[in-house]
Amino acid sequence: MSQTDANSRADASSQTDASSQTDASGRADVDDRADANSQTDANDRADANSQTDANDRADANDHAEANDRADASSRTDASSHAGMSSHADVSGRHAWIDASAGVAGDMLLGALLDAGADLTAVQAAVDAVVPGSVLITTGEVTRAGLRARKAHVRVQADDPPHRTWASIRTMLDDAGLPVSVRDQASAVFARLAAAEARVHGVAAEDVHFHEVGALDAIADVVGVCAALHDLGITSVSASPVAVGSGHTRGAHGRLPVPVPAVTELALGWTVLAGGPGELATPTGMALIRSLAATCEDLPPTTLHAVGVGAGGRDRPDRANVVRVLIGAARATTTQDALLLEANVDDLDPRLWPGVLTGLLELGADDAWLVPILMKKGRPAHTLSVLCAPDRAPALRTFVFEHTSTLGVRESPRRKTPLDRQFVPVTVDGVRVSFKIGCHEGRIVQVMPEFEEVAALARRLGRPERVVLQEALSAAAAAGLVPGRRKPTN
Ligand SMILES: O=C([S-])c1cc(C(=O)S)c[n+]([C@@H]2O[C@H](COP(=O)(O)O)[C@@H](O)[C@H]2O)c1
Ligand code: NI
Repeated sequence: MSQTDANSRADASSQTDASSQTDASGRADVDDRADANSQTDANDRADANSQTDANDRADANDHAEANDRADASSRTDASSHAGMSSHADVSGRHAWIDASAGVAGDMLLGALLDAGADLTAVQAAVDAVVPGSVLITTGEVTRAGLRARKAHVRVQADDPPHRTWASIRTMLDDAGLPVSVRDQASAVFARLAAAEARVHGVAAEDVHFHEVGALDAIADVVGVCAALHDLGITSVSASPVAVGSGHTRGAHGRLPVPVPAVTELALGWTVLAGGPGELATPTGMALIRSLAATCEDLPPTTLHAVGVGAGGRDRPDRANVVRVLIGAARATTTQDALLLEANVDDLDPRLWPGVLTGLLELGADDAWLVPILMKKGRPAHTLSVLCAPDRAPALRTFVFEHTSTLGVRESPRRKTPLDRQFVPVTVDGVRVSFKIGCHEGRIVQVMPEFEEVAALARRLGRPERVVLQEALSAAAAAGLVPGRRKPTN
């Protein structure tokens, strides 16, 4: 959701006026709201569908700009695979996110759309999850004199329900999204839910995403993941994040900035205040933490594209933008990793599948069980979790909370992930995502996402084994063959 005040968050159903401290979602409203109102760019007000809400209109008077080129998104369903477009078959690329002025979900979405992600594909992905509920449009604005793209996320539903993390996960699972988009979006929400759970002292499954806030957040998160997919981004890193300072006011009363959910999400990342106000929102921080593998300055790269996404507020002293710099895919590198392990002999076996799924959703690179024979001849399991070092604290906590172990041991490891990318191939008229692994510029692995093959087999009423073979043949016919050069732009 937006980093800005309730004005840009308030949906069409909001009855609150500009002085209200809480919007229709019951969510927070920053203290420097009044300042934001007077400075919000008129472009926030304009969109091609005349869906401007009253708040956005109220502060437009002095700031109208001729250069608003808002482009309405179409609601066309791009394909049977939501969120895919012709950009998807480009070779892997690395995206570096500059969050040195802060980050919010809609800012990152604006930056990716500005870098060339297809708005129709993004809208199709969001529609697949929450049909007819959110309309995304964009328009050009200026922030401290810099041109930027503002993503407007307009909630259309009159009476959206409260949603738990579990219900959002089910919606993502059922949406027919490309597997990478579904998995990334799910991982972002898992992180958000885990952070809110820790802040409020409740179980992650009990965290509620409130009404409008949930729809906004779904659109931001799914939109960002679909945009990355559309741009062919295969790896992400990000700068240190400016989180802001001061206080904000909302559903939890007066909260210190950075707000508690942001501090929870930021654990293990480099942050700085960077200026007054709520510069990083929970959704923005969760996106950075789930998508970006490393906190770093811009890595050496040949730049392909740059996108600038606007926040709602325009401050004269600091451009309120997120930038995304897209460059060539990274060469294969060896990375630090940790292996967390525990031997468990007394967990109800029906709980294990949920444990493994939960660990993966929380950011583990892999999680598995090995049957062992323990002391006193007891049949048991070793739970192994491979992860990036910064994910270890949350994963350790998850293991303690979801299994019966009394301890977790860990050992440092090194791992070499292949440079990978997703390439769509048409099989029986349906696009299936293939995961392609490349080494030293050549394809070494070609495999369709099995769940998509299984779905196609169900749809065609044919055995999975046959459709899998057909999919591999289609990939080979499309030139995706081990030994060939990796796909290029
Ligand atoms: O609604 C809840 S539970 C909530 C919790 C917190 C905590 O830090 S805890 C913060 N907020 C505020 O909501 C808005 C919207 O955030 P998005 O990430 O959805 O954009 C923001 O001002 C948060 O500080 C809400
Ligand atoms: Ni909260």
